[in-house]
Amino acid sequence: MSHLKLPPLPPYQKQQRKSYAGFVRSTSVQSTPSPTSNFATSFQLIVTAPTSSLTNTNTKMSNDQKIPVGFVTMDHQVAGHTFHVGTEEIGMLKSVDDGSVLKPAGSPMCAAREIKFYEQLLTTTDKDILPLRDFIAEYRGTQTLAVGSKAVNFIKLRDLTHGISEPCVIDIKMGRRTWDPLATEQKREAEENKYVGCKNTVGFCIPGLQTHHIASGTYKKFGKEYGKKLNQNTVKEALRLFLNADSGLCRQLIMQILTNLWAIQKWIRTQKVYQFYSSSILIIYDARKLRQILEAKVRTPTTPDGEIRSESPLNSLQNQLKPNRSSSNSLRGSGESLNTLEASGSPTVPKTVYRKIQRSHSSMNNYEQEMQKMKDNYTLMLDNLVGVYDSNKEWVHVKMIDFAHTFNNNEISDGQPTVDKNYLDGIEHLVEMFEELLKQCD
Ligand SMILES: Nc1ncnc2c1ncn2[C@@H]1O[C@H](COP(=O)(O)OP(=O)(O)OP(=O)(O)O)[C@@H](O)[C@H]1O
Ligand SMILES: O=P(O)(O)O[C@@H]1[C@H](O)[C@H](O)[C@@H](OP(=O)(O)O)[C@H](OP(=O)(O)O)[C@H]1O
Repeated sequence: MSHLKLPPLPPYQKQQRKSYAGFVRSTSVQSTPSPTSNFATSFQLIVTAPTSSLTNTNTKMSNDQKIPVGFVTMDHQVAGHTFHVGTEEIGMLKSVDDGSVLKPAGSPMCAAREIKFYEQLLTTTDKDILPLRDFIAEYRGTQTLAVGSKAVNFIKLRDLTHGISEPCVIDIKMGRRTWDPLATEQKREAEENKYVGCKNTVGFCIPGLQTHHIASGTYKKFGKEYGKKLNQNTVKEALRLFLNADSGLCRQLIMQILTNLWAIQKWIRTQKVYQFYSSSILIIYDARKLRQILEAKVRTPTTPDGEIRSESPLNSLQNQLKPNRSSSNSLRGSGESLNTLEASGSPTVPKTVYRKIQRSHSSMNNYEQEMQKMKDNYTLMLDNLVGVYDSNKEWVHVKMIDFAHTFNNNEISDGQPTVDKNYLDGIEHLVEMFEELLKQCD
């Protein structure tokens, strides 16, 4: 598990994180613990692995990570809290068979607040709140798992990376102010001193992002240290990085992101029910689909002898290395014919890609990278052939996440409720930046 939040903890945080072990579990979406209730008593322990006590569950854990069978660590988490089990630092988990993520519930206060938020949203009939349901990842209740020797409480949500082949993920924390009304002076000060270059100028910050970099075929991850150095100019570069702009800005992608952001922005402009402190917008898209779109965009008709003319990022490699006709029927030298694939007229068949795999290692300087690109191109070709990306498949998600510090206005103010100007300022800037990027699309 990558260290998303590294120790040592400041004194005021220590107690909160220790409390992980004190939780036991809720399983039902009906239970609605109040923020002031003794949270632990509202949970019942249910151990997923069939063991009689928590202390012996290690034998039922998969690998050495002490994670119960049926769950794995969430590879595509880019920010957020972790908890410790022995020397292991563990963050979100993923359920292997139902497309859910399990977010460690956090301190009792935060957990209760976040659960209350989700459960209120499930049952509300308030027309001012209802639109919010479309802006969040589906809430699937809570669950306690025995992780190592600890009972850890989780909030279960739809996994927004589920079904996405090459997830690009960005966590954008909204608002200049990221501390809530109950924050201690220390907490307030700590929050005020981080991500300042971004928060104080554009009203949001980026605690983490990952991109599946199309040009190199590798994942690139940027954590909070990267985010903390960003300012109002460099943050735009971070968005470009996330969007794989070096392979071409994609109007379709940016439009999908903007459509979602506009909807959230419109609602935030008028809603007076909530104050969302330290809440994020999570944007996820599939780089594999993006590659397909970019490739289709630059594709030109083939020459009479079947060569592809265009200079797309994907086939520039092919053009550099002219096909060796004598080996063109062989895939990975196995004798498996690709003639049928070529004959099918699929516009994105990377004709020379499979041939190049036969080149000798010693002749390649950047062999690994090019191998990866070839694999990617091959996958893309197969996707096209089997129609993996039909027009209905969702490949972009934009959702509001993290409601651990979300307050109902009536809980924190005696006066007239107001719009959440803190969040609004952030989303207005964010929308502007994506609109600028849209203008840059050709
Ligand atoms: N529904 C989801 N599907 C997929 N990934 C998710 C989902 N919700 C959260 N994540 C991942 O987990 C990360 C952390 O989520 P979240 O902000 O809710 O956690 P947190 O521990 O409350 O964070 P913080 O440090 O801001 O308090 C996100 O950046 C994202 O990578
Ligand atoms: O990015 P960093 O440097 O890791 O800083 C963390 C970040 O600000 C989190 O949003 C915050 O959680 P909350 O949003 O829940 O406050 C956490 O506070 P915490 O350690 O007090 O939980 C900070 O440590």
